[in-house]
Amino acid sequence: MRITRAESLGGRTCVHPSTVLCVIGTRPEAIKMAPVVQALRCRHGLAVRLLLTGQHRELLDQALADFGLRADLDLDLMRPDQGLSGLAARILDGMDPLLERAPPAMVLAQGDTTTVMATAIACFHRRIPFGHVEAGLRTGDLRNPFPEEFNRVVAGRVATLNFCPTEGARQALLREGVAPASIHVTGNTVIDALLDVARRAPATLPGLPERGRLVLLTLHRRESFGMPARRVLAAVRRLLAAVPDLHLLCPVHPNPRLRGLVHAALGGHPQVTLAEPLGYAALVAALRRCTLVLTDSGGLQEEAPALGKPVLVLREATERPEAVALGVARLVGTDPGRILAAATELLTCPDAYAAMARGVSPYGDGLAAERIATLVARAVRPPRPVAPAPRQPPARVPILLAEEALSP
Ligand SMILES: CC(=O)N[C@@H]1[C@@H](OP(=O)(O)OP(=O)(O)OC[C@H]2O[C@@H](n3ccc(=O)[nH]c3=O)[C@H](O)[C@@H]2O)O[C@H](CO)[C@@H](O)[C@@H]1O
Repeated sequence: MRITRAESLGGRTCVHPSTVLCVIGTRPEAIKMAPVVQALRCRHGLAVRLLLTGQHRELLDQALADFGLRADLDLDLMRPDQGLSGLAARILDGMDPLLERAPPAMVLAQGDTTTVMATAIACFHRRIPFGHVEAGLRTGDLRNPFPEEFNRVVAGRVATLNFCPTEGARQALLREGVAPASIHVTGNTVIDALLDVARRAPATLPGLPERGRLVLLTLHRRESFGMPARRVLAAVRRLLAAVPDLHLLCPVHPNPRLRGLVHAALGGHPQVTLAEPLGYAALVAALRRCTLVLTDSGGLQEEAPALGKPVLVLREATERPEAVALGVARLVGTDPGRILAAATELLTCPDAYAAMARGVSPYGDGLAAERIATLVARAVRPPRPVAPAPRQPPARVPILLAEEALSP
């Protein structure tokens, strides 16, 4: 265990009664939890602690640095070739003594990783309120995506507060019998992170052609390992041959099961830049610069539409149907013919492109973290009963005009 700032979450006797413990294990959790941690830290009277499981080490550290977040405690649990059960067991084992010694008023975790599932169970065992950020995403197939669908079902069942990004996610929880009072539609905190970072993202990216069309490709999901990734990469090579002025940027995920495949298929290609994983500001700059996104990532399905970039989703199912329904994302799977046809259409037909590049986001307005912080503060510090006020003449309620609300 790496102790980074505090010696523990607090001794049994001195723990702050309004401590909120935020738990993070991977890069996307750091990106999506950063706005929540920042919003909670601005609330008076809350003590906010950050606990890392270290499920994915390198990418997690990079993302934390991007948002200036420092952990209070780091379980540092990543092992080479780690299995899901071993990881879950280590998280439960590592977290339980912390929760026993200094029970926080609430624990928050984001998304659908093993970190989230194990954190929810650890809280359940210790009867500590658990809040789930990005609750209610479902494909409806417990084994796809694996293991994430299972992880989020567990988290949603245990949570006393479920923060849903969309109304569709709320409905999914209601269908599963989750208590309606626990569910709140807040938007997705990734839009908060994106808008914040877009303001300070670099305008250009070194090493890329300054002009011309750019495709951003990311691949990292377990479902993509092996043949699906080979098929995607074959489609990409055909696309580059069909559109000679096209350049491709692919930040290569460190997982060796994908890295070798990507380098074998695209390494040395004159139209391709293979990069190390990008810091978040560079990733946002790449998103702004690109024409089209090809990805199996969850987060990029949310970010790209918000910046007006069409996304072709390299998966057979998505838990984010809203962007597909709005027509700003398309589910193309991993069939090379389908990927090639969809990408070529977008790159050769301006009307088809304009129909997808609308710059509308079904995932939020950038205020999700503020809403979550308000709900958490209310749950952790319930409002004190107010003594009846002395009788006074009725006050005039000021009317806020729309222009006033919108003015800076
Ligand atoms: C099944 C599923 O969909 N599960 C998701 C999974 O996350 P994911 O699929 O979105 O994971 P990645 O693709 O690894 O990360 C994406 C983030 O990383 C940024 N990025 C990317 C490349 C790069 O070079 N530099 C970067 O900065 C990128 O912009 C984006 O924000 O877990 C999350 C947490 O629980 C869940 O929320 C989420 O449902």
